[in-house]
Amino acid sequence: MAKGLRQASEMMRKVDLVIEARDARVPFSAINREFERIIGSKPRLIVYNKADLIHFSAVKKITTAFKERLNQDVIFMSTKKDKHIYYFLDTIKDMAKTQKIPQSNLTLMMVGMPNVGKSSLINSMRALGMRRSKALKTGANPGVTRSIQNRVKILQNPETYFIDTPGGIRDDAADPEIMADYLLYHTKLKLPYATDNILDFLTILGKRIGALRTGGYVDITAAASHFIHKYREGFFGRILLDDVSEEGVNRFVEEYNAPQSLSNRQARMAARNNSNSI
Ligand SMILES: Nc1nc2c(ncn2[C@@H]2O[C@H](COP(=O)(O)OP(=O)(O)OP(=O)(O)O)[C@@H](O)[C@H]2O)c(=O)[nH]1
Repeated sequence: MAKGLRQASEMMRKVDLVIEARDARVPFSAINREFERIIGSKPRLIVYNKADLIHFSAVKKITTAFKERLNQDVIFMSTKKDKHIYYFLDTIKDMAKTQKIPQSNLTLMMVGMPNVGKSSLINSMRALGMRRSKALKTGANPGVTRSIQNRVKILQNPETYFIDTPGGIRDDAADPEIMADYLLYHTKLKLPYATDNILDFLTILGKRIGALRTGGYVDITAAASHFIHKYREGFFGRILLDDVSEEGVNRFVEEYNAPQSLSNRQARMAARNNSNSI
């Protein structure tokens, strides 16, 4: 993660407009404030992808919360819908005009957590913008967008390029069983067997999918990874994991506006500055 963020930060100088991609199913809890620090004062467009996996009524609530409470414009889309991609391309063109970005050689950068659909977004934009085929590999497993890729042209007029970046947390950063427990709790899945105990659930699931170790023991981690994978693919249908009620929005805004704790690097720099000034 740190390496990806550092690379993104170094490339920021060459970038005219940053697209911050987020997952519509976790509109509040998956915001990575580190991206904001890196983006700084560059023009930014926040896009919530996978909007097809939440209900439209939630889209309105979230958009209103961001506009009215944080004065931020966010757009929702799905890479599976061509009309969303066209709208997105138009929004980029409009932003370039209003931000007075030179209209030739427009350079965009996409940042976002793993698996939010960054590569899919770029591929769809390129496919429709240039009427060309796939440029970047996509996948249901996070981490496919691993290294800084070459520029990808997505529009001829104005000539527009994307620099694709990593900047995500690998899956192994989070314990699959803890993630699965969180998902099971929030998704309130209607399970064919009565349990809300994560271990019972994963044991039954592991047996069903044949995730067994020698001796016939269920591989709980493999079962948890399978469950998370299915969730990412949208297998459980439309699921919003954050609370977007009035109280939920209030809590989110309060946390968002609270002073940010320093990153390790910033803390080291602050300590060094303090010791220099003594
Ligand atoms: N339902 C749905 N799935 C999507 C959408 N966009 C992308 N996906 C799926 O999400 C998964 C991840 O997409 P990628 O484009 O590889 O995501 P990424 O952000 O580039 O992933 P990393 O390489 O991990 O950084 C794939 O299985 C896509 O098919 C969308 O709008 N709706």
